[in-house]
Amino acid sequence: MEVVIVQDAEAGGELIAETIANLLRRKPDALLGVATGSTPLPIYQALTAKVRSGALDASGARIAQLDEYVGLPAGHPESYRSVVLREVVEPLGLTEDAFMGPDGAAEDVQAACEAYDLALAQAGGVDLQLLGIGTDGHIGFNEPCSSLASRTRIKTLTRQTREDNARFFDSPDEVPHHVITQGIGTILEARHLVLLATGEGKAEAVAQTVEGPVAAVVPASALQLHPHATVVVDEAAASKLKLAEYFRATYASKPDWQGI
Ligand SMILES: N[C@@H]1[C@@H](O)[C@H](O)[C@@H](COP(=O)(O)O)O[C@@H]1O
Repeated sequence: MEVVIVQDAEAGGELIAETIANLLRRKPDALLGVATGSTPLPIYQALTAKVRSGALDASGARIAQLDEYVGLPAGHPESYRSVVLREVVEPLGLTEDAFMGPDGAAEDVQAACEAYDLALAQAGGVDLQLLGIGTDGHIGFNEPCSSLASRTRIKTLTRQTREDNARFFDSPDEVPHHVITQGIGTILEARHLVLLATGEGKAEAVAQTVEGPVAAVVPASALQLHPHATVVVDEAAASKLKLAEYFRATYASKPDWQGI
């Protein structure tokens, strides 16, 4: 696992956007797994700026969703499908044809989950999966004690996660209790995992993810099992890392061309 400490969220967004841009220059039809929440927005803004300035042609990119609420009415502005279309697909000048996600309104949720895992595999697998992290260490919506081998499936949100996400809804009661999420085993199949965490509220979860044992109670710690995982954190989110100085020195000594 590589840990990169950046000054702030904007610098993290720029670094990861450049990584994605380099991937798309090598592989124009790369499949990008995208996360929702507030944290990745600087990545999408930086990537959009590159496309609009002509520095990047993202017209061949394909976008895959990480997770979804169950039970929101079709077209709800806070369904993750709506969020990804609004924050990623449209700004990059892509159409819905370039987008894939699980069906949160399916009658048979389990079948929809299995269909999504199959669709990801048939699309050639995710090239780069962006991840945020919940305050409880979740990735996607894999709450604590999710199996590290889990596949895409339905999960029940913890009270903490529903409270954390209530800011996106008119009332806390509107936050769904159930979600579909790529499983941890599914996420680990992506070729490169890039987790961005910013702000002091994520410092404890980051410390446990990076320096704690691999444990289902901290789902993000599963990144330690992946051969190419990068954790990008701002100074605030890095504030509880015992090895921060080592991570800084390691990254500073890395040749530019290596990227993340
Ligand atoms: N399912 C999403 C996660 O993918 C995201 O990482 C997390 C953190 O969100 P934020 O970046 O807003 O803190 O929120 C939700 O639970």
